[in-house]
Amino acid sequence: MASQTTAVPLRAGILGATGAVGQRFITLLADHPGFKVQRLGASARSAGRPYGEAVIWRMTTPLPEALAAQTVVECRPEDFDDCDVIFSGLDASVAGDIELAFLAADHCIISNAKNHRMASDVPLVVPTVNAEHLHAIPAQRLRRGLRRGFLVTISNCASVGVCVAMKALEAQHATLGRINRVNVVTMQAISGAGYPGMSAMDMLDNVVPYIGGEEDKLETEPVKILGALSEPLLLTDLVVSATCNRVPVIDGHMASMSVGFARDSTASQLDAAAATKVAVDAFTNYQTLASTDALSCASAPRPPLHVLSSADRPQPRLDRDRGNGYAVSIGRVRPCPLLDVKFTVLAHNTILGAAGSGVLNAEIAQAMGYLTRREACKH
Ligand SMILES: NC(=O)C1=CN([C@@H]2O[C@H](COP(=O)(O)OP(=O)(O)OC[C@H]3O[C@@H](n4cnc5c(N)ncnc54)[C@H](OP(=O)(O)O)[C@@H]3O)[C@@H](O)[C@H]2O)C=CC1
Ligand SMILES: N[C@@H](CC(=O)OP(=O)(O)O)C(=O)O
Repeated sequence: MASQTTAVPLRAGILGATGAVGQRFITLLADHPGFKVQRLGASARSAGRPYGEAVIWRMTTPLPEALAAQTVVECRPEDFDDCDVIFSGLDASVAGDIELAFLAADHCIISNAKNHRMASDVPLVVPTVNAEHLHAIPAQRLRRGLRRGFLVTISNCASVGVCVAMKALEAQHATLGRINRVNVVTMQAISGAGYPGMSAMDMLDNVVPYIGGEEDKLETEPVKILGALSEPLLLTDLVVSATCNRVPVIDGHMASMSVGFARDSTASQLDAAAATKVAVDAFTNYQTLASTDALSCASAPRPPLHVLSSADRPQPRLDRDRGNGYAVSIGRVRPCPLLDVKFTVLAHNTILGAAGSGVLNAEIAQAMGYLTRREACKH
């Protein structure tokens, strides 16, 4: 496998560059050794204006000067012909059609939007969970008549931490049994709703027990992410019950999870304390392809999962930036009287939950040989 860092960085286009996810892409790519921001796309409202004027910059690091001066373009494939990879942070109301137009023009697209996540030939990849699903790219190219392009999607931001935890437990399935039931209650940050998102009057001194469409995604996406790679991508027998809440936190989605293992497995032989100990070991020892030296991905978190022993952790403000926002934190691992084991998980929703997964997926796709310079692909 090739190293992801090339002498000449790959040129990146960002669709939805003015949004919460688009801004995060810009910060993550600012000093990236393997990618350079080439083109910034947004709606007709922003197009034609310098990015620094079109955007309401909400990142805590300064907007790079060269990008502030760059003119925003509309999201048309022909305006991105000099880009090797396209990162999409488009609003879901327009992402579906725009991304298909880019795919038809043989672009390599990595999307945060929900529109194509469940299509059978589209990999839905949490890079620290199921990077091997990127090997579905050749079948997708064949099916869609693409030469170098592909469409890869990133999961819902609340699903990432949940999936990392489940994948770690699955690594111990010979002892614990297969996960077959999960109850998850999320506490999701305000930035998940984009900028400006919900009003301060709605969010301060409050918790909102509803996020439109979120519970459906949390109940379906992990089933695909944890499924086996095949054509089409196979689903597992997992059942997830989700309840989603919006809480007054800026960044960092937290989730309380209870997990049950298949009754006919060896897990039923373990008492609750023993199963909990195996779960802690599984979390502590979790390794992922992206974090191995074999791929040498610049953004891969090492370790990908932090197990916190303090009784009051993880907390969004204190723990969301672990691994530069690419690592997941888990704490309060304990027996569950209803299912088997319960715990609390935290992931940064706009880094591992969105733009960061986009960047890391691109690094992995490049290391696997699926993402190359546009002119390097001989037709
Ligand atoms: N925020 C998060 O934590 C996560 C978000 N996502 C997903 O990522 C995507 C972006 O989310 P987020 O950044 O929060 O959203 P924002 O609302 O903050 O940004 C949306 C972006 O889409 C652009 N846009 C809107 N309409 C058009 C159009 N007709 N043509 C071209 N561009 C358009 C906007 O440009 P303009 O400024 O010109 O209007 C803006 O750049 C969404 O699909 C979201 O569901 C996924 C995971 C997590
Ligand atoms: N709905 C998520 C963010 C998001 O946009 O997710 P998705 O891309 O799955 O629609 C949140 O509010 O936190």
